[in-house]
Amino acid sequence: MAPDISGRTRPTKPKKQARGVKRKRNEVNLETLQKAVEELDPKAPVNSFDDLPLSQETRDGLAASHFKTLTDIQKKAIPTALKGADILGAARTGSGKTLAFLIPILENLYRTQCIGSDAGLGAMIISPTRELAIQIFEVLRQLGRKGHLFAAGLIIGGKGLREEQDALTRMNIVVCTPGRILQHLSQTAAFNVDMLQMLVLDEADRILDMGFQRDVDAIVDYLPKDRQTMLFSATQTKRVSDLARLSLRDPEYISVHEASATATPKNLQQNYVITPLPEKLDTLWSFIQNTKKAKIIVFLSSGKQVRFVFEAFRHMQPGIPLLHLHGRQKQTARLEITTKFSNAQHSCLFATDVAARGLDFPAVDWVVQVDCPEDADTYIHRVGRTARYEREGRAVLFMDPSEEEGMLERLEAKKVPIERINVRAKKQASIKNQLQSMCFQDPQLKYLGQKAFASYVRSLHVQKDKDIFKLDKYPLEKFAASLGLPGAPKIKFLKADADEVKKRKNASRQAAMSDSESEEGSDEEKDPKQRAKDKKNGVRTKYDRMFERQNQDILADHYAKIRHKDEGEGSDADIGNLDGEQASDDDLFDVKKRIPAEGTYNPDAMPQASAPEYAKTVHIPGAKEGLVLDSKRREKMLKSKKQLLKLKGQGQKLVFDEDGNAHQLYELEDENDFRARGEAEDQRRKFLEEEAERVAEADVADKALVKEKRRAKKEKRKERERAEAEESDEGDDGEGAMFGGDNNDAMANFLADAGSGSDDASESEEEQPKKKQKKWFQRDIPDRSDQGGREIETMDDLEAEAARLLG
Ligand SMILES: Nc1ncnc2c1ncn2[C@@H]1O[C@H](COP(=O)(O)OP(=O)(O)OP(=O)(O)O)[C@@H](O)[C@H]1O
Repeated sequence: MAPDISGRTRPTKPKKQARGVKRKRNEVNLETLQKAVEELDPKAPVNSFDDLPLSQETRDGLAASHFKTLTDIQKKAIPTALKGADILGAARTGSGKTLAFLIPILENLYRTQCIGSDAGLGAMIISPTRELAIQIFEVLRQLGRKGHLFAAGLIIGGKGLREEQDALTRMNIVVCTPGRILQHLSQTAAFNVDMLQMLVLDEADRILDMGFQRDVDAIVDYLPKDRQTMLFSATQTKRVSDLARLSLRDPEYISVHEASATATPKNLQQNYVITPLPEKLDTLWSFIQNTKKAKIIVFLSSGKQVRFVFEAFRHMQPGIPLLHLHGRQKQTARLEITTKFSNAQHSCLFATDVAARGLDFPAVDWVVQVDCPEDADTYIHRVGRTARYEREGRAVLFMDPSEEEGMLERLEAKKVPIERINVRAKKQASIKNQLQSMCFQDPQLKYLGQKAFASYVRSLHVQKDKDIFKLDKYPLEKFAASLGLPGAPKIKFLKADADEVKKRKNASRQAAMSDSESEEGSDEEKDPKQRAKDKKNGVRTKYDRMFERQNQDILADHYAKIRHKDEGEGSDADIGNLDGEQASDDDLFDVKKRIPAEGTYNPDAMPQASAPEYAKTVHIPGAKEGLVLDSKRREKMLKSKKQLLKLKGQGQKLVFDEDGNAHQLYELEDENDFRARGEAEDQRRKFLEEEAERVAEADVADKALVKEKRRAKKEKRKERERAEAEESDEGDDGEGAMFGGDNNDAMANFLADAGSGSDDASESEEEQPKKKQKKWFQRDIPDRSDQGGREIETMDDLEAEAARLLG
């Protein structure tokens, strides 16, 4: 039995009579509701949800979530959608578009009684990211929790396919990502969409763009043509070709803010600063240092940038909790991070555009765009994470001087009001040196830096809008230095059509955002034979590329292990590239600075390294056995003492005799000498006896020593306690006097005096009353030493006392 939206299961066998009455009442309600919807004038003004013909369950759900009045987009879209029209909805970010499509879904399915597993799937909501799908599902759950009995579910991947399959066949409403739902449409035999009445695309322009094109077209092919389709976004598409693809029927274009002067929320203050690329991180760091009591989202262009900045800043302890979010993280981590950021009061989240659309983090104060967005629409969605539903917010965009003119033109065309501000010189700190020393000390960080650099340059190269992004205008050498790198990794651009690259980028982004990696089974799941076959056929996986990376030594242990495993399986991995992802044959970049495979220093490959194919090899004196290097590398290593030390062996422990001659710790005796001393078995027995005797003697001495130490300690403690008791008897009558004194000075004097009488003059005043209490307890214990008895503290005391009592 599928759980309903509110998480309850439906009653199975209500009493017959009650069921009859209830059904009758429902029928009357449904008829009334249907009539009210038919009579509804979608153009008539509505203000409150009470003005709309809605089921009691939806009204209760809205009231429980404290939604009373409608936002502009809701006022226009809900009545039209209740009447079954197709909709193209456009409204600013944070203006309540989610309810604008969820309420009609609940109501239209309710009126047609598309409820329960027999009714089939009635509505499908597609979102471009998993996070947004989860958020929509959560709003749906809240809205339906007061009595609706629909079965609703979330299909976004990250779970077992089988698990999802079972639930999917019983759902009435599904919230999903394109890749995963397509997988079910093509693989889950029992998943029937013939009864589907409503299709919603949230962030429609994104879903209809190149990255999702193939999936969306395939999904629509499965769905019945006779359905209601609704498209929502803050940056709505009106392209006829897109609408034709979705077979919309006379769609109503509802754009509530089209006539207004700005495309962004009124309460949003937007600024930009001109900061040359090599100073961006300085500016960002200074900004964070001056804005610690705030909730901030920082947008960067790639996951690698995000990782590097997050790791580097984390090491520098900025004094505000840092989080990071990108599409390559595991789903559980992504969920944990978004929840953490939602609940945080002050925090800084570094994110890629995976967080740019739709996410409704509460009370975000600042949106900082460190890397210029690819277009004005992306800008609008990014800044839309703040100033949501009547709240205020601020946004700042960092631009390289070369980007200013082009970007401002684009923003103006989209009605984005933005003003320039400058960073105060005295507030600007430089972190270049710090980053350089961090990268020097931590090769992993340096490696992340190299990857961040390469991915940033790549992102610039593939940008479509060349009026904004002019690759030759960026000071890349200085940028590399600003990341703490000793030099810019040399990158050669291969001839590649930007569109083709973008397509690939989108496809991989989509895989990260949704679930397409599971469509073919992830690389990890593939068996080694299949992997080898793929490689032969030219199919190269992310793991192949990973194994091909240079700088293997500084990869995380985890990757190193995978590499060893793969090599063990006879992979043809070569270790010659700076960054496999950039250097693979079909990729955009080729790395100029290739170190030839022969002679590459790879400690794991040392046995093979001495084979003849390493032509110019040489031994370094004192180096680990088997280490061979090519001549260039040898020269470099010989220059560096530190490098040489690394290669030296660990050394041996030696002992010196009286004449100063060195010996091994254990040396083998001459066999004849050994035999001259008698039979081996006798020698062994004798040795054991002697050792046992020696150990027994040592044991007696040790015990005596311990006993003596214990006795001395006890004596010392008793002496100290006696002295304290005498002193307190002289001073006053104990605790009563201490608290009975009528002024604080008296107490302070008392504590000071007690302190001076203590063994440990450094003891704090707070400790004194405790000591007094301890003393009290001690006085209550009868002192049996007067009676010839002993205080029992140790096992020895106990044994002695027992012996005494037993005579
Ligand atoms: N009628 C309403 N009354 C009060 N608050 C509302 C109402 N409708 C929506 N909200 C609140 O407004 C916020 C933004 O809503 P929502 O996420 O639907 O915006 P959106 O238009 O989809 O934004 P985006 O374009 O960024 O996806 C949410 O926190 C939501 O709870």
